Amino acid sequence: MNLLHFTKMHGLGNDFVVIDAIRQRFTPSPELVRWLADRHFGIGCDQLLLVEPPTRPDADFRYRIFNADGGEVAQCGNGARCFARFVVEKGLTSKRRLRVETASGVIEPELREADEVAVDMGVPVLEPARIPFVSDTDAVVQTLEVDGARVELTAVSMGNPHAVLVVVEDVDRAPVAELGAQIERHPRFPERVNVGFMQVLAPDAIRLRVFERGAGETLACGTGACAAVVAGTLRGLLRPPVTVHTRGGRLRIEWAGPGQPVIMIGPARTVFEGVIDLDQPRELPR
Ligand SMILES: N[C@H](CCC[C@H](N)C(=O)O)C(=O)O
Repeated sequence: MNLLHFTKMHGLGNDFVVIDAIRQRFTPSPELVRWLADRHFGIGCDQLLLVEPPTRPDADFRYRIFNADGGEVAQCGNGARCFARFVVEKGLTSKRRLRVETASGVIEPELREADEVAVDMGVPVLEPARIPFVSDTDAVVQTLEVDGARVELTAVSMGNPHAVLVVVEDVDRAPVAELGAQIERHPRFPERVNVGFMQVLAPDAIRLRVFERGAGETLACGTGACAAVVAGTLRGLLRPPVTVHTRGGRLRIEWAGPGQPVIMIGPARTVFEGVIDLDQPRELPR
């Protein structure tokens, strides 16, 4: 038996398997992550989060993120809130405000009262080459040819790439599964992309659905909420702070404008603890 201890958590229904890779050895591989993330043959989650010791002196922990498709990515907002709650609940730190190293830089989560966590998610990146997004302009509104149709979007990176579309009708009727999948793999996004569908309710309120890179539509996307508020503000549609209504609940996003960090505030919940034998046969859907 090779038992792995894990904690199942979620941020607004965006769910995670969280692994303490400080006090137990865990070596991720795309195949192992896909199996653990599988909702029928494994544990099931949108993303798998690793807690590791920092590799840089100015950070308390290293935070690694893997999508359900097995790919490692550089940022996850809902996961950052769960990460912070996890390390405090597990006694890995006595701090309430942390510096957490990710592949896209250091973020700063802070535990607040009840289950609320605030996270400084860093400064959004708008230059196409750094998103990355293939474009010969850095215009806020870009046009993408998708299956013969022209789609308008705003490209933003929160350490991970986002394409934000404004939908004028009820976002519940937006073609998230079909159009989201087409844009996710569009050649102008060489590292693929998370696709947000934003319905503006008021300058301080939106509804948002996100087709996530490597996971499909999730009930909420923290970096997607940050990217949507940045895009809506740059387009003159929003005035932060903004309440972001997702299918899993509400996030509050604060942003003082270009060059300033985006602050994301929302819940983080622990659902259950578990143990899984890594030596068992690892089956996956055919
Ligand atoms: N699918 C994302 C990672 C998870 C982001 C999301 N779960 C969040 O809360 O930010 C990507 O491939 O960049």
